[in-house]
Amino acid sequence: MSAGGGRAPREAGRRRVRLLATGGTIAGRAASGVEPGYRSGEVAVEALIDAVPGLRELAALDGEQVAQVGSQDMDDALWLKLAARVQEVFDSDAADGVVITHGTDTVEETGWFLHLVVKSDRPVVLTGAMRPATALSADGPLNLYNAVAVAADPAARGRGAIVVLNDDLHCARDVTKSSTTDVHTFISPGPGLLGSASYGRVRYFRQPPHPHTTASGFSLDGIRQLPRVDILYAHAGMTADLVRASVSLGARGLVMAGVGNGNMSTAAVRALAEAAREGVVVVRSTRVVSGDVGRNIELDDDALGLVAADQLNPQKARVLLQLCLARGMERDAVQDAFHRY
Ligand SMILES: NC(=O)CC[C@H](N)C(=O)O
Repeated sequence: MSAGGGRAPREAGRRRVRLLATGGTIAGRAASGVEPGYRSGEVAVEALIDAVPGLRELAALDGEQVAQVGSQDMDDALWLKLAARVQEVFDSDAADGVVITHGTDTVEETGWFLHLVVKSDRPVVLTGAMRPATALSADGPLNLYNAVAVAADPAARGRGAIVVLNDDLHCARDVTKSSTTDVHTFISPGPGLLGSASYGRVRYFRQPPHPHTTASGFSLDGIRQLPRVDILYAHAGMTADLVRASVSLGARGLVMAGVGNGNMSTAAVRALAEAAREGVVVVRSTRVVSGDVGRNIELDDDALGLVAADQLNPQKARVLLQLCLARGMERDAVQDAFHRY
């Protein structure tokens, strides 16, 4: 193992897995095993690996600290850095798969970004923990064990970015965090699980049907930064104020976390239609945890110039819209992308 990104030795028949650590609760430290308060991202990647018995028997491992943050501090720049690192690791044939340790708050967004931009069939696996490394019954070690098993598994190739926690494998497109504290926090509403892992024995239930990685039309090529896209949360009595504020602050895209099937107050609808006329791309998603947002259901998207998010929740819709806008796509092409991806 080398902390500086050196290569794990190639041994006949042994898979090589690179761990890219970014922080989160899996690397969190508390004052005691039963202390609810803790600090994310304190334990270094070497210590994470050493804490898991048998991990090095699964694959030839090396580790690299890419960041050390709570994932509430993940941002566009870190996504671009992480994605570029994953791409370099694969392009230089330094590993057969990568495992990214990550905070659980935004792992669904990072995973989705990688699912769309990484150009490789090799497994990109993201994992984390709900309990800090120092907790009683910490969940991180087994999550990491299962994540390395998936990254080292030839059958994981071609399935895009996979989020592994609590014995479940989720497609990065579908997964979302559903509980603030429960170890069984991740769910994939609608499409369901991608597979399962039991002490490193991995099974797959399905292939992700939507284009990703090598089949995706998105990549890092020419992208130095991502355009500003804001998410606005709809509620009873919503006014137009925040829509107007976002537009005047320079948002190039807006995602509505709408009520129900992507609805919002009449005042908000009017402001969004005005924003769309000014060239801002507006996507209607929903604050509801499951179900699609379809076109022209209660609102006339055609007349208002709006895009329906289809199956993507607001935070996933934001990532896709950023990538679409970075490629210069206009409204109709953006709607096609939301149906396709
Ligand atoms: N369970 C967690 O990982 C949450 C810790 C922290 N907020 C993060 O996302 O990194």
